[in-house]
Amino acid sequence: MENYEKIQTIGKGSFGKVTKIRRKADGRELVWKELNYGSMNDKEKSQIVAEVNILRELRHPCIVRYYDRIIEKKSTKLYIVMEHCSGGDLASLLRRHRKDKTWVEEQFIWKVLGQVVSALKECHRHKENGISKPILHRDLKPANILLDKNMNAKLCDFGLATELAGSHKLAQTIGVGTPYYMSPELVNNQRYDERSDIWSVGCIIYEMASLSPPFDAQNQLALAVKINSGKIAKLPAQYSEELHRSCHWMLRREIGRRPRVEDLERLPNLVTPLKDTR
Ligand SMILES: CNC(=O)c1c(C)[nH]c(/C=C2\C(=O)Nc3ccc(Cl)cc32)c1C
Repeated sequence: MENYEKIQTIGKGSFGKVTKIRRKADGRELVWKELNYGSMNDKEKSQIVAEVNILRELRHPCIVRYYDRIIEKKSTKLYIVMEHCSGGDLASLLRRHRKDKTWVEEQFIWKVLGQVVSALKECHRHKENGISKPILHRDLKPANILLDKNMNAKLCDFGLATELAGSHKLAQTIGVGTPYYMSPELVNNQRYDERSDIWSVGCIIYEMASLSPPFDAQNQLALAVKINSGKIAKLPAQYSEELHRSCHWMLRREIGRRPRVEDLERLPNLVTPLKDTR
């Protein structure tokens, strides 16, 4: 703790309490996510260990960088030190657009899609010592996409991420809050794979264009019915046919008809991600 000084709390949410800090050695602004493991059961503790191990393995310009972890036994707190993203999260940006009644520029939507796809390729095609070790995020949503000072997108909060041993896994109920971005196979407790993350990206792109998620309901049961219905309203008319087709491709109900990261990388409008300058 003595290597850092607290600046201010900047976020509280599914990812826990996030505080902006300064590293004393070089004055660099970072953040730490604070978690109290004192009241956690063994499953929750092992999930946090998995999250930190996944974050330490993933090194990519479109994934928030992990720097350090501090365990404070006396307060049973874990602090995960990571990159500061001064642009905040995509959920806040979409809230501002809804409030101001302004559309998100199509060019920005393609930029975010390109960077999220690039980050997901790092996860889905992750290798350790040359051996394929796919990592699924499983909780992709606007609040888990951060923006740096140049409005570049960075995936964060791998709190529900899992290493997909073998090719499929049976779903289990995960996460808290309304699962707007959950794929049909996860909703129906069926076999899922990395294309469940692709479904969530489709929901995020849809919401960037429509300023509301593709499936909305007052409760989880009604939401599950809508997610299973496969009915998706068109994007607002000002967006291109290409964006519309790409979004609907990611939102195909049948997991086998959805694109994988390599298919999306070939979309003509995807820009190449930023170089890692950190
Ligand atoms: C109102 N809060 C913000 O604008 C905000 C800013 C400027 N940064 C953040 C959050 C993070 C941030 O800046 N870096 C992070 C690394 C991991 C996680 Cl889980 C979250 C963050 C937030 C929520």
